[in-house]
Amino acid sequence: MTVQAVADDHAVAAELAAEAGRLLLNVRDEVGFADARALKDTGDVRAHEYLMAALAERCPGDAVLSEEGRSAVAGKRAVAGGGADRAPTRNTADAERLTADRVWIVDPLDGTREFSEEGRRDWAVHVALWRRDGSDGGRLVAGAVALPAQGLTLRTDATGGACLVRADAGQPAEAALRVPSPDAGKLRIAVSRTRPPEFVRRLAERLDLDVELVPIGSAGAKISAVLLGEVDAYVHAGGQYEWDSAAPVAVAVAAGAHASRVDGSALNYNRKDPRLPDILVCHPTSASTLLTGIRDVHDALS
Ligand SMILES: Nc1ncnc2c1ncn2[C@@H]1O[C@H](COP(=O)(O)O)[C@@H](OP(=O)(O)O)[C@H]1O
Ligand SMILES: [Mg+2]
Repeated sequence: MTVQAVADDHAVAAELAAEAGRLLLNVRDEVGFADARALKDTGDVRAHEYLMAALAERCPGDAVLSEEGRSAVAGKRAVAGGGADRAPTRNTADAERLTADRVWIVDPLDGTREFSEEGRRDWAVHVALWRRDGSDGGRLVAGAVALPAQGLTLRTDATGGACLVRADAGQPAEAALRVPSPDAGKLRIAVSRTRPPEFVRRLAERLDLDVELVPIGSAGAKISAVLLGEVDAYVHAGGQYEWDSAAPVAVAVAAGAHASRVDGSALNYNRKDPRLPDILVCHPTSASTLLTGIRDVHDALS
């Protein structure tokens, strides 16, 4: 049996991501850019606390896995700038999350570094819903990525597709979102600004295409750039977690994109170990070229 998200789950993901995004814009105004550490911590913790409270109210009984709700984080950091000297709300305990039917996987602030840099627009809020789909696994069924500084939210919808919400001109306007195909002979590949994997440079040299590497912060902003046609692919390896990709992958798949590990295997979520260190997102017509190129680079290095 395949379990779908109900219509409301898509709306909840989009509303919560957009609202956390508005809150983060206010945090930037309130804290300013002079102390980057204070701005990052305040943003991380305020967005996390908002999402935990909103999910508890809107979806009581659902489990939550948030970047900021890990015990290592929740145990050590007081609520930055909020006046309350207490640790952030913790995630659902692993034993409960791993047997739950519904798990929200959220990154309250993806691209924390870029959030703390004045003028940068490449940071995001991620809200995804994973649902159990049989006894031994499940899948992402809804997701939203807010790009608050760009006035955009990319989200799944109840038809099984994706849409783009523009909130910059009064009432939000929605349009269908489909991943565009790349121009013939060219490929723009988004990479991390601060941790671009070395093998992507080798991949660029090896492909028989005019390749441009485009540094962008935040996994959500990079995958959104693929869906918006600003780049053609996102390739990453060397480390990442489920919350960094769950919501953008939910939207990307609904928008017709290819999303997998760099060896072509499936991206699986709600695992005991939330590490999900590598990812490829692109138009389906580029997938085999990129997967073959990545394999060749890997073989040449080993
Ligand atoms: N090697 C690595 N190990 C762990 N996390 C990584 C990583 N490279 C990127 N990430 C995470 O992936 C997100 C996007 O990174 P980047 O902008 O460099 O592409 C960031 O999330 P956060 O900003 O939520 O911490 C970052 O922490
Ligand atoms: Mg992240």
